[in-house]
Amino acid sequence: MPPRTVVIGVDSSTQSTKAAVTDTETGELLAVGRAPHVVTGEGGARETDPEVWWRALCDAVAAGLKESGLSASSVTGIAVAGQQHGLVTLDGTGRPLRPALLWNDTRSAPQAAALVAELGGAEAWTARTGTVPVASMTATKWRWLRENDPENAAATASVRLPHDFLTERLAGVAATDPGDASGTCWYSTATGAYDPELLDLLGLDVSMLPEVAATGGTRIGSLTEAAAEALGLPAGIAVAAGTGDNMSAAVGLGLGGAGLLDHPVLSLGTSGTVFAASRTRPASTALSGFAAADGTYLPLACTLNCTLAVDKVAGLLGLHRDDATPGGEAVLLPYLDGERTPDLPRSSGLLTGLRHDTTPQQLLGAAYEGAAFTVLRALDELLRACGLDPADPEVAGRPLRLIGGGAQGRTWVETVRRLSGRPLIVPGSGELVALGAAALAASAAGGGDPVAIATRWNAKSDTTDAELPPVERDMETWERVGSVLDTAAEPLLGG
Ligand SMILES: Nc1ncnc2c1ncn2[C@@H]1O[C@H](COP(=O)(O)OP(=O)(O)O)[C@@H](O)[C@H]1O
Ligand SMILES: O=C(CO)[C@@H](O)[C@H](O)COP(=O)(O)O
Repeated sequence: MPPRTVVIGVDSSTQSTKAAVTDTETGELLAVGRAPHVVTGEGGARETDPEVWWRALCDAVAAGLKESGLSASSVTGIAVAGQQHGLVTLDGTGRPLRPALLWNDTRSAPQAAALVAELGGAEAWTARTGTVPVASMTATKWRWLRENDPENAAATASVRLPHDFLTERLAGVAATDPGDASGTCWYSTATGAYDPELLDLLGLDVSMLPEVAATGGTRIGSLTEAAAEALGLPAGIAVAAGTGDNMSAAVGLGLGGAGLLDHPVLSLGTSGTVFAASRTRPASTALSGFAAADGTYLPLACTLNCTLAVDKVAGLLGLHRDDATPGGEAVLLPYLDGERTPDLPRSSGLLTGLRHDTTPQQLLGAAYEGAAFTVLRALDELLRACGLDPADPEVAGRPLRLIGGGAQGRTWVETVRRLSGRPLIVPGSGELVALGAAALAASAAGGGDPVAIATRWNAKSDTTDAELPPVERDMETWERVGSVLDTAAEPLLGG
């Protein structure tokens, strides 16, 4: 038998880094090393020092390798999938000038509105980039930095996304991929390249940006001596371009571009996201028309308040996260970070329907319902924007794949099941972002299409997906939460 070879797929997300040591032949996750991140900021600010991500990557890789019991010489490649949109600004030596502004930092909402107006409206952005700028998008953060931290903006030699900052540390090459590039709002999904007029509008020179590799699985270079020493891996192994975390999860699920929204995915992490791989370029102002890691498409909608917001409510109530019951009359919109979908960047949390007999368990259940409702309504809007009727029994009957940390939680699964009335699939692998990154690394190391590699791995996997048949949809709760959101959006949530 030839010696076992492995690749390392890294998920560098908002709250932590996970490094999955993955068997190249079978896709088995032999070990997952983890290291936490620190997010700072008050009000709308959310920042992390990119050096924190780098140290976490080194720690997570070392922990994963140790747990696997394998020698470093069995590793043939590495790829990083990162939280999308963050603005990393570097000096001429590649050092971060300041902490990165994260995807859930809402301070750039005024800059987003100004950019939409300057280009002539939302449709103009959709036609060019596929996506209308909201406070999450990198372009709005760069504009914010120029207006609010002009010294650091002027000193910026290069601009990176979180994943391509880390990839550059690994390989010494400035590269990104179509998927994560499409979340900047200065890359065009129509042309597959940076949009020179948008770069002018934003005051960015193309020399400040990484090259866009053909796909996230492209081998963009080799692990440098310095990175090899920091990670305890052999120098010279393949480094893939990597991608954004949602794009990577699509790869890990083996979802190549299909029909629009054929295979919807719902991710429950710090963000709640809904997306699907597609061969058709989405063009609607009601969704983010991102590219997938291979330059096909990944229509997506994202909420800012999901697992972290619900855990916060559990903490305030002194409850374990699974000590929840349905909310009854209580409605809790847990928009603790402002909200992106719907676009209410200045909103805060809202509680209504409180009675003498409301229990703490119901309040926690109401927080789950508010967060799940928000992301499920975003799914309905995504379907509509793609020309599909969410009420059509065939569309409503398509199973929803549930991933992210929250998919491991009983109450999350039950709440999504009850409020959606859809069949659910909870994949056996709990680390789909890292698995997708491992498939990108395997492609960079040995060739082959990353989606085909992940599909082959999933077919061989001895973990089984949980398939949950639909339950009757809880329309009463759905309508109660919807009506609070619709009537409160303007006056109370501060849209
Ligand atoms: N067993 C569980 N039950 C419910 N929630 C969970 C469970 N395990 C993890 N989580 C939630 O998952 C979140 C982390 O998920 P993850 O997808 O890794 O987030 P991110 O990608 O944003 O860093 C945490 O906020 C935590 O609340
Ligand atoms: O902004 C988006 C998608 O557009 C988020 O989904 C980020 O990519 C962060 O993801 P998590 O840390 O929640 O996984």
